Amino acid sequence: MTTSTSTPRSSKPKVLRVGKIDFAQEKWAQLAQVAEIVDCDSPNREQFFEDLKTKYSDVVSIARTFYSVEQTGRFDAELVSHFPDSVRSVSHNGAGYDQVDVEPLTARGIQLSNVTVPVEAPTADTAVYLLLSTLRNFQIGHDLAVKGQWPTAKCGGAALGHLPESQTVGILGMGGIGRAIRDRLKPFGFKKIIYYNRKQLTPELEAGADYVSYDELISQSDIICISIPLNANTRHSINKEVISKMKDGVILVNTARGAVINESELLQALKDGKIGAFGSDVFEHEPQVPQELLDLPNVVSLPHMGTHAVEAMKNMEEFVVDNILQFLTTGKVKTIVPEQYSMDIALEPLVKT
Ligand SMILES: NC(=O)c1ccc[n+]([C@@H]2O[C@H](COP(=O)([O-])OP(=O)(O)OC[C@H]3O[C@@H](n4cnc5c(N)ncnc54)[C@H](O)[C@@H]3O)[C@@H](O)[C@H]2O)c1
Repeated sequence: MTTSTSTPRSSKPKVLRVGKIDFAQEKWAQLAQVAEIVDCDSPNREQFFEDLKTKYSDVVSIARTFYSVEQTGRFDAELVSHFPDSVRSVSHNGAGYDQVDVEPLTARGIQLSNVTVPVEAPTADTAVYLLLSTLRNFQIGHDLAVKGQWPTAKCGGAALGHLPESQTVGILGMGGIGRAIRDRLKPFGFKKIIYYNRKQLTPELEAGADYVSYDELISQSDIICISIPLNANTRHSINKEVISKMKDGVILVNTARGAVINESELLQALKDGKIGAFGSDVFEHEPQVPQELLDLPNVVSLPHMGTHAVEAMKNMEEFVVDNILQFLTTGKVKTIVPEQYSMDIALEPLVKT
């Protein structure tokens, strides 16, 4: 009789980690007590497809980061078709999951989770910064000061801005971030805060913002804050035709995704003066952004810094692990994406608590 000296295969469910972890090492160590963590070292998409057949052939959950798209490409139908049958959940580290196609996952009964609460405050702070800067021409003043052209009447300063008391703010997309924007704007004393959402919220969730139709929001707002997800329905939904219905001199603030706006038509409207100012954290083809757009004095731009803070990054990374832990222990991820709310999920927990 021979005795085997080889290490026994782990009986723990396997979790594939795609992309780098910077802050949540402790939380991942907690997950490692109940799951085997496999780091994705596939250098490119083609090799990833190969590795899914071999060394990742029995993973049950996949965690992915926003920047891992540079390694594997989008999680689209082609990529999902290479998943082994063992995959039951994908946890994306971000609120916006436009890098992942939901439909092919749903077709295979694979749950998709995103990051919700941890992004709301930091992204809403970013929207408020962009809004105040565009409303008061702060960046124009800053740029003049840096150039040594202190903005007095004598040397020609920034045009006068406006105060909140005269301004109606329209929030397009009243989800977690939209509501956090509203909460931050209320103390400033805006004339009115209106919103449009796929569904009207309950009065408790509306918390003083008035629900209006899409057309009303577009035509009545002095400032429009965009906080809707990017998907096939919303791509280029802010276009020439919609812009033409906005107030002359309207301010647009975008912390959602660049491609919600048709960027070339936006540029033209900014040059024509139809749009008074644009404050944006996101651009259609980022990191490629037309220099002409960035150079306009009435454009305040940030290179996608909505959650660019140590605490936000840590909270987001930990939230991904929470989703995986909940999936393993209950059979259901913690924050399934809205498209899958009605998906039939009847999975046995893979880990006993
Ligand atoms: N700039 C950043 O760093 C950053 C950070 C986090 C999120 N985001 C972006 O912000 C978006 C919103 O995030 P969230 O956490 O508020 O998401 P959320 O799902 O909580 O809210 C989105 C809201 O938009 C509504 N909606 C969807 N489609 C709509 C449509 N066509 N018209 C009107 N309303 C519509 C939904 O009903 C929902 O209430 C994300 O999808 C993401 O792309 C950007």
